[in-house]
Amino acid sequence: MAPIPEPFPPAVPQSSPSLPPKVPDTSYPIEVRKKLGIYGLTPPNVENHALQSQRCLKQLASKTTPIEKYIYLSNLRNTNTHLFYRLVLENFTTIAPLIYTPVVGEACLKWSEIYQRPEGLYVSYKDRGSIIDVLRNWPQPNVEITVVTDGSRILGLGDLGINGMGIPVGKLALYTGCAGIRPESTLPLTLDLGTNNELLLKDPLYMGAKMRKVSEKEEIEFLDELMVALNTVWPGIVVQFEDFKNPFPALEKYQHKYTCFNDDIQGTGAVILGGIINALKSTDIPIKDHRAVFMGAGSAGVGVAKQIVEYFIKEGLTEDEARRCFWFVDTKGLITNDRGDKLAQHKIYFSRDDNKGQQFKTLPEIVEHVKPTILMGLSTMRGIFDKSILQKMAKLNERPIVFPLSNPSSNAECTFEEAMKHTDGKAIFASGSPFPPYLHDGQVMQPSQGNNMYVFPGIGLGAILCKAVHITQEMIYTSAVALSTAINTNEINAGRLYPELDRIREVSVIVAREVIREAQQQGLDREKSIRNLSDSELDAFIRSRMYDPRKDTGLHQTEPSNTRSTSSKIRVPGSPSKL
Ligand SMILES: NC(=O)C1=CN([C@@H]2O[C@H](COP(=O)(O)OP(=O)(O)OC[C@H]3O[C@@H](n4cnc5c(N)ncnc54)[C@H](O)[C@@H]3O)[C@@H](O)[C@H]2O)C=CC1
Ligand SMILES: CC(=O)C(=O)O
Ligand SMILES: [Mg+2]
Repeated sequence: MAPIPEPFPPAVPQSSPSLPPKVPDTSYPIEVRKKLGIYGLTPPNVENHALQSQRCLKQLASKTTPIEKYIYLSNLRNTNTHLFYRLVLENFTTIAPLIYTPVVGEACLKWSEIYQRPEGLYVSYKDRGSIIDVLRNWPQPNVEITVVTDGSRILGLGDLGINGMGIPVGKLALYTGCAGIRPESTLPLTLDLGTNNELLLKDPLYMGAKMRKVSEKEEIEFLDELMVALNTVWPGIVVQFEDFKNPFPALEKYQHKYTCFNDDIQGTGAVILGGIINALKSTDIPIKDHRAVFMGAGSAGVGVAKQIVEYFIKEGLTEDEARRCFWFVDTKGLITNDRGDKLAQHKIYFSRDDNKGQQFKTLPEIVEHVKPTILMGLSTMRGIFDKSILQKMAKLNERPIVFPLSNPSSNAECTFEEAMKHTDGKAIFASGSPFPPYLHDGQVMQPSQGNNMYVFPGIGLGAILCKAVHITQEMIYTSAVALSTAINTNEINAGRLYPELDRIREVSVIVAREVIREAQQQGLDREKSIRNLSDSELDAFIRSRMYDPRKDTGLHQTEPSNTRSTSSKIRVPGSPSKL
């Protein structure tokens, strides 16, 4: 008989330090169970993965509400990580909305009610001066990537304080699901810097500090310490900033100093540019004649428009011509130079000077004035693209481009059904959260989902694998172009703007490859050994570094590693395991 292997527990309990190290798994052979000392702790049968998944799907189906499904999946992730990720990979389209938008929105709203375990690391304002000590309490030694939020703008749901933890948890689950970053290399991180949400401040169950949000200056001083501490404990860690109410100062300050990016500004910008490149191909309008109305002038809106400006410039427009293709709307109406209020810094670039003293307050007025070809929603305003606006878009355009991108679904500017109904099926559509297909004129119309999940996993994976010094604007732009090329003919013929979600791992390989190439071009790659690989060799390298829960059953020992370790830590799939 072959020697009994040294098994590794199936789920590295990345967010549950208290879990016993030996998790009974019904797929473990009898000898392994005996060796682990868990024989008898599971029912006797040795099951294959298909059977395990079948049971999970049955249990999932038995939960009647989305939040119950979320809690079920969260428990599974924490008790049998490999099984959870197998389920995610094999049923991505069904499961992504349950662990990410829209259901993660509900989970964040109820976080302090549904709380069962930490899920990630919480660092509080009172920890300043000793943030590093809190980070050192994290039980996983080889963290390569973190998603960090202060909870101040969670999706379109506003300031949720530490209840925002669902977002880092959900985004990092997608890093593993979509890009194969090992679960134990990820750190969900939530900063408790206070909250201005009155309901939470009064809620006895709220688990964050009952204090108002600290000032911008105090926040940035806190972040300064955090960034140093993160890079001391895990040198070169990739940091993704997520759902900060005002994310601009941190991005400006850290992007040339650390390996970091802001997903809402840059990831969203890239994913929407990728979709717009494909959408523009479906209209016969020359780029210079496009007019885009952006409902919502926050981090996402401005991030998206800036990426598109860059594309328009590369397509031959001057910067001024490109910038003038955009009209931004905020709570006060069309953003103009002479509106009479002091514009936030990030709004100035796109403010209009050609309104001849006229101020336009409402969307119908603005649509009438601009006659847009493109309508973008990043406003959090459910239903603001109403019947009359959509009808107007259809009247103005053969193929109106309508992107209601606010999350979760309950905040979408319009639904897919509304867009199809009121434009008579003409709209070129992408939404931030998923919508079901719609039967229009006997034809099943497929919505596209313009969500940053198409790029952030590949950006992070690329940055980790080439050990990027920084994540530059060029790398972000490249990820958008890479995404636009990842779509195949069948998907284009089906009217999609993005690849089907069940191909997300392939997409992440393409995005990661191009991000690595750009880093190499800019001399920002520290991993020189992959410089001379051809594209196909690089793709093979990337794939070989992706955690695959279908092959990795936990019954192997991961190699020890230290800093920037994905490459050394991940077992090459197909290589002999210790089993
Ligand atoms: N599809 C995707 O991948 C992404 C979607 N988003 C979504 O975009 C939305 C906005 O996110 P951020 O820009 O980061 O938030 P933000 O808070 O920075 O900006 C929101 C903007 O909407 C405007 N706004 C709010 N109410 C309005 C009203 N009644 N009329 C006109 N404008 C109004 C505000 O003035 C502000 O300019 C959120 O719902 C978020 O979930 C954000 C990132 C990625
Ligand atoms: C998707 C995302 O990042 C957001 O809605 O904020
Ligand atoms: Mg976000």
